[in-house]
Amino acid sequence: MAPTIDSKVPPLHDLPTPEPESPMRSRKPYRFSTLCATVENPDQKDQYGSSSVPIYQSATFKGVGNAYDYSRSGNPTRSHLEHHIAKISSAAHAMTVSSGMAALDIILRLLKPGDEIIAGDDLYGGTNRLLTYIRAHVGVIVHHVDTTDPTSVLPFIHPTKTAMVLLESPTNPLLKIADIAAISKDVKERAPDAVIVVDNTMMSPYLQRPLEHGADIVYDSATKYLSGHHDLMAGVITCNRDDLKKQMAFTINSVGNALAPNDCFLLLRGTKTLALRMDRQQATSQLVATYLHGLGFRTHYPGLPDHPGREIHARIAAGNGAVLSFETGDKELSERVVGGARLWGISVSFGCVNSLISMPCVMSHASIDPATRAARGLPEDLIRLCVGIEDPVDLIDDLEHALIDAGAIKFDAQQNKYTRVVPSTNDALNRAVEKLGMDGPDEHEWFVSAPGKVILFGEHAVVHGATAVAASVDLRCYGLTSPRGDGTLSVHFADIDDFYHEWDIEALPWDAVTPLGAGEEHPEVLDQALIDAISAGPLGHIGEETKHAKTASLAFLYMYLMLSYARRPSFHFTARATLPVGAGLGSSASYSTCAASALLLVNRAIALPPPSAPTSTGSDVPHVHISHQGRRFIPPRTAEHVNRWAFVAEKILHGNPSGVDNSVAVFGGALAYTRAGFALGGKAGMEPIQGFKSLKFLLTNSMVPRDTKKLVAGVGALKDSEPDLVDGILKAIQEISIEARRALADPELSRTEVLSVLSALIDENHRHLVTLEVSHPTLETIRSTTAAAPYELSTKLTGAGGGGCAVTLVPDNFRDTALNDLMIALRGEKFVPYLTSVGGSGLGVLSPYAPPNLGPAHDNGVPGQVTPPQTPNMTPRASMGDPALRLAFEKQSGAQLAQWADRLGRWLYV
Ligand SMILES: Nc1ncnc2c1ncn2[C@@H]1O[C@H](COP(=O)(O)OP(=O)(O)O)[C@@H](O)[C@H]1O
Ligand SMILES: C[C@@](O)(CCOP(=O)(O)O)CC(=O)O
Repeated sequence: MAPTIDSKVPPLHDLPTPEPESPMRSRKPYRFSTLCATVENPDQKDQYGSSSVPIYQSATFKGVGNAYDYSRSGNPTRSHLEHHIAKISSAAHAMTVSSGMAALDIILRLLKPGDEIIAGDDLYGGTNRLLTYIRAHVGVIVHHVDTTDPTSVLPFIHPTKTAMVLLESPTNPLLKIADIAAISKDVKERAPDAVIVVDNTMMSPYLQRPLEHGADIVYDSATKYLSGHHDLMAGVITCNRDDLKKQMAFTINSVGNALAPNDCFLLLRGTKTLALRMDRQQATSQLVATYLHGLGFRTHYPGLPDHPGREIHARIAAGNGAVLSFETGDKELSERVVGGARLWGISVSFGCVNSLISMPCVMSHASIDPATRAARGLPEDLIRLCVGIEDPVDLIDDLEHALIDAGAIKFDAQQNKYTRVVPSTNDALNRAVEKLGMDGPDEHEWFVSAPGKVILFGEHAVVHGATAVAASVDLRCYGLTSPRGDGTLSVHFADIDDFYHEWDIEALPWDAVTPLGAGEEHPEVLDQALIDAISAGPLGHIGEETKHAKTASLAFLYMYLMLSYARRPSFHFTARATLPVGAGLGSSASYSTCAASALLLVNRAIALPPPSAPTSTGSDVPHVHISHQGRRFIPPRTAEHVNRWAFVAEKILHGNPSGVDNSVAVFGGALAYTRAGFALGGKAGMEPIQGFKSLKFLLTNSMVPRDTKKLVAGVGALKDSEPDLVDGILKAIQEISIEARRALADPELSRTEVLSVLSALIDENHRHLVTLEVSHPTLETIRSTTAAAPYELSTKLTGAGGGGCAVTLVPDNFRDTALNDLMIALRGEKFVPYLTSVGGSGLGVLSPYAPPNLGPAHDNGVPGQVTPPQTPNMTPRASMGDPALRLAFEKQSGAQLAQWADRLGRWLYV
């Protein structure tokens, strides 16, 4: 067990020669551990010769014009510490602040709005969070790239705009290596003013000194190895450039986050043993990594012979550090291992003298959503070990006990040693199935669908903060992505003039995109510059005669450019609906939901969870169980993510949507929806409504085309010109929604009473909409036809009005013959009635866990039965990437579409 750093071998880089130089013979520079242990500052001799630096626990210093006046600006204990840190880092300057994140904050304040940063895509979560913040609040543009491949940085370097490059190596917890030297060189050649910043926390100045490899600024969370005892929080910044030091010192003094005297003392004490601790910790890490690797676990540690970045790391660093990670092959198994350890403490952070064990996906990285974790290749079963200074024999023994107790290893009598137990086929199969969602989307045909909606109460008023009562209808939009792989992106909107268009992906206006950081959400406001660039570029030559398809394309391309910035997949997207388009039934929201979910799936920004474990059915093929007929399979968090993007598309299509339509399209069911930030009373958000599903509605399409955007804008204009009138109506509509919900929830009311309350409210709500000037003569005709004897039903416009659809409540005891007659009467007036059920499922995705059943000509599955890949090693893509689905989808007749889609396989719903 030879330590990687041999104390007899001189360190990688020369350190200052001891002063004064002996006149007798020249002296060799002190080695690192000597420098660590020797805290001496010739400029700051202690008056009593104290061997330990005193703590100047004083906020102020008396006198004028002295070296110190106020501890925010300077403190003698801190000066000692900073001198010491600069010395052991071979740096001209060191500054110490209250945490590692505070250090990064100081560094990021070198930037100004419009500057661009290139950063890794596998950064520490806290770094990511701060970058997201400055992106939103400072207007700095952040490009996340895979820094393990230096060439991936090149396309993002701009000679003047690139202001900073932020690197970590090795990364935490996957121990990926970035070639700091090569990247620094490439950046300096192309953008000489860019500042290269390295987070060196995983290595400490003992093992890696990035300033010597081209970095301009290095920072460490000194909470970790530098202090070593998990008894303080601190951050250090080192650099050689005087100008950078001056700017950062100015910010530290201005904001007042310099390290407090007591913590300076503790950190100074900790650094004295840095080399000693690190030698022991990394020597044990090598043993532990070799042990796990030998058992057959996939182990990540740069000291292992098969580590992909090993050579680069060896060139830049002088040791492999004391953090490693390994995979057991099964998340639950990993949880058992972690739970079974005694000596290894379950905790976040690292660098302490005590050994720690954790599962990043459950702990330190749990704030990153599972899809993003998966997209970054962070295995859910990963266990991270942070090795301390305990006896290596005890540490390995404790780990071995935990592995045995968890069932991860067992004794093999033949080989006379412990060997890894490969998780059962079921576990492995689950993982293979899980991977399918993440690994193969480019080659997979994703088929999604989302319902339209009917608003029973509150349309228009919901835009201005009132609550709307709405439910999904059984008419849906369907969206299908099919791989192309030819550098082209294409769309086909079958319902809008059969519009087909394709674009060369590289020719899209990528320059106009401000990519979102990992895990970052789209801002509230659309990026108008991007909309302008798309409208002038890829859509510039599309005429106004196809303006509806043009807007649908705009929404699609906008989301593609934002979501596909890093991957740029080439595929085709077809949208088709059984819903009437532009008739007030939320076709735009169901289209937006399909486009958003399809783009998120293709770009791996969302993933479907694996189905529960397959069980043996006695046949050779195990069957995956999906409960609830596929309902509630898509988790709420994923649904919310889709909903946010569907809302982005709705904003492009509608200008100022309330969000009710897309929320119903995604979540399905019946909802009371109140827009955030506008609420007239009560709280914003959405609540499911019970008692809605059994209601029967007749929808009648007036066949008068209208434009939601214009109608919503018209009500907005009326609100501006006649605020009292409109405010009164908004309040009245809010009361109607409250009353309707109360009636639906009231156990004292009989069914007949509920229906009669709702009918009265329908009439009342319609009258208010007439005052808001959004009715239409045809809607009034539908109202009078349905209200006339013998029908006597209540009807109101639904959606934006101005034409489009009307909704009529049909009581339970309304006879079928009467309904039939009414529909004939409406058809006679050239209207199109639909009987619809409400409250069905929201967003659905055709299960990717079985090939679609395309009928006898494609004998590849049994409808309704989910058949997982037969062995974990099978590449499911092979059976999935068949664009046959596209051909079949496009040729279905409108009348057959819903049934055909249903029979394709198992649909997984929100
Ligand atoms: N199936 C579809 N395919 C493509 N775009 C669609 C589809 N359905 C709706 N859209 C888009 O939404 C617009 C209709 O929005 P809107 O006027 O609000 O009607 P609705 O009341 O049905 O939501 C269309 O002009 C088109 O841009
Ligand atoms: C008028 C409004 O309340 C509903 C619009 O529905 P539709 O687009 O007409 O289906 C607008 C909105 O809520 O965004």
